[in-house]
Amino acid sequence: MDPKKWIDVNSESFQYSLDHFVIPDHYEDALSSVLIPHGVIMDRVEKLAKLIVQESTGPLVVCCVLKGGHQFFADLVNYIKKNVTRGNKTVPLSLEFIKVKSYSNETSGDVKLSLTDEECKEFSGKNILIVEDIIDTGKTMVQLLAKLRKYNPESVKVASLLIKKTPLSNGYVPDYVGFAIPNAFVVGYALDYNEYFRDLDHICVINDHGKEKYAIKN
Ligand SMILES: O=P(O)(O)OC[C@H]1O[C@H](OP(=O)(O)OP(=O)(O)O)[C@H](O)[C@@H]1O
Ligand code: HPA
Repeated sequence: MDPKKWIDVNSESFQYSLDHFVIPDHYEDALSSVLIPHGVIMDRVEKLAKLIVQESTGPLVVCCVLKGGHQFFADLVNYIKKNVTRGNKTVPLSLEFIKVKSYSNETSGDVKLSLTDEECKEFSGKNILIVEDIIDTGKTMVQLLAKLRKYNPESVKVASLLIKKTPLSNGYVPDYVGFAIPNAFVVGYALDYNEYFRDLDHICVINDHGKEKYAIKN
């Protein structure tokens, strides 16, 4: 996707005070600001769904990258279904789930793909749409795509809700992007820090106290 079409979230204009939104009490002390309110996320997901329907050429296998991608996936699929039933176009969907894990605290280690040969064979000859919550370094997506392409899908596109503007990026850019975000660790809308914060609706920036409170200590 052409970067001109992303919403560029910058730290100066987009850091809303926590006081302006409803934040679960158990997370108040661990967050510094709301970066993207839930309502804005939903409006953007609706637009991405519309673009995906407009640009798709046949049945789609929509593939959720667990765990962080599950909320974006659920909302995106709902909006795609609404677009389809509005009569603009028929895009039959089937749904697949892949589990990938690499992060502990705020750093990534080896990318662990839980994907068997049997599961990969399902993708052969199909149009795949991979749905991910965030492209940070890009390492996870580059490895996942390399594995899927070995099984000769007809096409593979990637929708990521977020892309992080980080010097650690490997340069990978998805086909559909919701928001480009500053180089900060974000949580909420299913994005986690050591499995916490997935139950927070807004996308927020975690603070130093939160990183310490929920850290995995080796
Ligand atoms: O671009 P990268 O630097 O590779 O980071 C992006 C990946 O990191 C997160 O997954 P994580 O390992 O935290 O697993 P999770 O989805 O279960 O939270 C996220 O969901 C992406 O898959
Ligand atoms: O900023 C992030 N937040 C949550 N999970 C992530 N995985 C990579 N980057 C992030």
